[in-house]
Amino acid sequence: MIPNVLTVAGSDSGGGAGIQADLKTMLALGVHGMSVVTAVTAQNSLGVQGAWELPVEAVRAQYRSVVDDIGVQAVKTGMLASAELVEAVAELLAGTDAPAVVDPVGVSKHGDSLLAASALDSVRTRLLPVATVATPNLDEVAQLTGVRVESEEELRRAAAAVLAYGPRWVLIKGGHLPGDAVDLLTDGSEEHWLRAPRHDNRHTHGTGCTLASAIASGLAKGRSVPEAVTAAKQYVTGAVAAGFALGGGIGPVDHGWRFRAGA
Ligand SMILES: Nc1ncnc2c1ncn2[C@@H]1O[C@H](COP(=O)(O)OP(=O)(O)O)[C@@H](O)[C@H]1O
Ligand SMILES: Cc1ncc(COP(=O)(O)O)c(N)n1
Repeated sequence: MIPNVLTVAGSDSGGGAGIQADLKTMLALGVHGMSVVTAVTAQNSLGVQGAWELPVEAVRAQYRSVVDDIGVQAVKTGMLASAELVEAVAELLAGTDAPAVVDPVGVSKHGDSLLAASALDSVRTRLLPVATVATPNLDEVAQLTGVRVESEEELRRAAAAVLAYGPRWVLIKGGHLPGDAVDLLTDGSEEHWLRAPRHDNRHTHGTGCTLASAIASGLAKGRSVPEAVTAAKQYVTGAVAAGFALGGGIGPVDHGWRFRAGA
């Protein structure tokens, strides 16, 4: 049986991040991908030119359509735009018997805001507590907890600050630090350091979405959180290495790198 994975996220018209990255990742990793669109962005390699959120009833209806008939073995969340959508999605996740990977998307690579400042408190108190794994990057850690990470050793402090909000596991992504691309996965008792060589490639649009969807795909296949995160890190590292130029700015990671490598 092919496991079903649902992404609840925003659309990226440029195809590199958001729903589009999530569904490509799911195809590449052999699961059936499904989507609940929360917002539509007009976006390309240069930035986000516009964003429109969907009404909360439209988000709830999409979710119910998928979960009530088809069923899900894992859910991933990305751009949720507003406090109202964050709270509605948190409530839907709480009523779903499947692991949830929460990527608390705050700001795009170009610095465009994808989450209202007024939604941060709902992310802390409603969304993070229902996450099986939360995957903030360093900017999101700073926004949510006030902890600023400038070195690998400080990843531990960041992880503790996010875990205090109640996710079972946290993966702090150190992709924005200099040196190796090091992430820290912990549940407060076990620690797993995931280290990969930094690829000197500016075409990294979609890294966070791709990693979170790959984790959800692994969980849907029945892997443990550390196994799913380890496999997801290998997949995103290959996708960054194969990232390619598109448009005049930051191109996407290559979701199909394993097909192209013939592996
Ligand atoms: N240049 C790079 N080379 C290799 N891995 C990278 C690079 N940039 C980011 N990563 C990895 O990609 C994943 C996503 O991290 P990050 O870019 O920090 O997230 P986000 O897209 O949410 O900002 C992490 O596993 C990170 O270590
Ligand atoms: C609709 C949407 N969702 C998420 C991101 C973040 O992208 P990244 O994975 O590069 O942090 C984005 N740029 N657009």
